[in-house]
Order: sequence, then C-alpha cells, then structure tokens
Amino acid sequence: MFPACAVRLRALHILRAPRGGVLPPAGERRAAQKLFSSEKVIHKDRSLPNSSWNSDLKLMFDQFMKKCEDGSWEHLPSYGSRSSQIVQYFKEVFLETKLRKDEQMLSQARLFTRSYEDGLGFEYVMFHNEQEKRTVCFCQGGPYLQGPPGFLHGGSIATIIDETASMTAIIAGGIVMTVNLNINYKRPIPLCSVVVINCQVDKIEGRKLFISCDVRSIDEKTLYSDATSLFIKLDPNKSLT
Ligand SMILES: CCCCCCCCCCCC(=O)SCCNC(=O)CCNC(=O)[C@H](O)C(C)(C)COP(=O)(O)OP(=O)(O)OC[C@H]1O[C@@H](n2cnc3c(N)ncnc32)[C@H](O)[C@@H]1OP(=O)(O)O
Repeated sequence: MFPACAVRLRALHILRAPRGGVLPPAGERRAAQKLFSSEKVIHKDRSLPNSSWNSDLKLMFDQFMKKCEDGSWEHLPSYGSRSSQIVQYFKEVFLETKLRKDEQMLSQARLFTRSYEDGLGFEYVMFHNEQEKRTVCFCQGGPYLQGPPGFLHGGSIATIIDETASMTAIIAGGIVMTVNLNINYKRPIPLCSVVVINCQVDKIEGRKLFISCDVRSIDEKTLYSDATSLFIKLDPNKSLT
C-alpha cells in the first residue's frame, strides 16, 4: 500500500522493536541501519540530554535507557524535522502539485515541538514498548510554553500529548493523522516541571486507531490530564487537499 514507506517503516521496526526480544537477522538490521545512517549524520538527535535538562528529566532518561538494555523498551530518537525520505514520500503521495512546488517553504519546515532553542520549549524524550503497544514521553515544558502565570499553556499540553499519541499510532499503523483529540485538564502543570505522558493503543478498527493517554507527575501521584484520540491511516488514493 505504501511501497517506499513500507520499506522505511519496516526498517524503523527492525531498528526499534525486536518482537518478543528476538533480534531480526544481522543482515536485515545492518541494511536498516544503513537506511538511517546518512540522516543521523545530518540531524542532531534532540531527545538526548542537554544542559537545560533538570535532574528529574535526566533521572527518567537514565532509568528508561537501562530498561532498553533487555529490548523490552526502545528509545525513540527525535530530530528537528521529520525524516527526509518520509517527507519526500508524503509529498509525492499526499500533496497536490501546487503545494509540492513550494519547495522553499517546505525546506524551512521544522517539527513544531522541536522548533525552540534548548530549554525554552519542549524538552522531551520518548520510549516505546512494542509488546504493550505503549509509548511514554518524559517532558519538561520550558518558559516559552506559559499559559497561566507559572503554568503550562493548555495548547502546549495538547501538542505534546498529540505528538506522543501520534508516535504511538505511527508505530502501530504507519502514516496517520489525528482526527480527534479530547483532553480533560485536571490540574495545572508547573512550568519547567517534568511530566510523564503514557499513551497506548486501545483498539484498531480498519484505518482507525484509538489511542488513550494520561499525563502525570513522575512520582505518578498527580494526574494532570487524560486524553483519548483517534487517528486515521491515510489513504494514498485520496488527496489531502
Ligand atoms: C513518520 C511519518 C510521518 C508522517 C506524517 C505523520 C503526521 C503526524 C503529525 C502529528 C499529528 C498531527 O498534528 S495531525 C494534524 C492535524 N490533523 C489533521 O489536519 C487531519 C485533518 N483531517 C483530514 O485531512 C482527513 O480527515 C483525513 C485525511 C485524516 C481522513 O480523511 P479520509 O481519508 O477521507 O477519511 P474519512 O473517510 O473521512 O474517515 C475514515 C473513517 O474515520 C471516521 N472519522 C473521520 N473523522 C472522524 C472523527 N473526527 N471522529 C470519528 N470518526 C471519524 C469516518 O467516519 C470514517 O469511518 P468509516 O465510515 O470508515 O467507519
């Protein structure tokens, strides 16, 4: 259905999620790594610790990197823009010619959550558990994300929930878009604190993927928000515009 992309998503799976802890054949893994290697040189992985990370974020990063050692969890790298091969495929299959022509605008595009300087916006790292179809995101929301004084803006909370839920849906279903996101904001989130966003696939029905999430303090005592979302797998035979 998604020829070029299927290869890449398969590569993502090979690199990310050996099912049941069984590694795919070495040759297949090397080929998948090769597919990704040129991009890794160009783009900096923004999900690795930097000097703006507070001790809570570093601690959670270290704890989950340890959990990755037995293969049950996988660290998801994150770059300033989406993979050039996926973007190319997306443009070719889903964008009208007139939009595709605006190459300059598209070449300047950045992933919204990675468009701030270190420490000012979203500092986050995600880990995925293939067996549980679950993604966790540890996020430290910086001072440029303020809504009420001292607290995060609700739109920034929606953004990081959507980004975590969409990663969960992309891993489970390929190229998807959010069609519905319902959030209950239960407690305000202090600026610069670290929260954990836990997303899981509840159900897949044809092209529909139902994802639920909650946002908690890292000691899990405070439930800040919960959310449900619906993603639709894009149909390459339908134009987006
Ligand atoms: C690394 C890779 C990066 C690749 C790119 C990854 C991007 C991820 C980005 C992060 C997330 C985002 O920000 S996404 C950006 C925000 N979202 C959007 O802009 C999406 C706008 N919506 C759309 O363009 C469209 O709805 C589509 C293309 C998503 C789907 O349109 P479609 O293909 O025509 O599908 P359609 O027939 O309408 O719907 C399919 C089925 O879903 C149901 N359905 C549709 N909408 C809803 C809804 N709100 N609530 C309930 N059900 C719904 C329909 O009834 C139907 O059910 P049935 O009759 O079959 O039962």
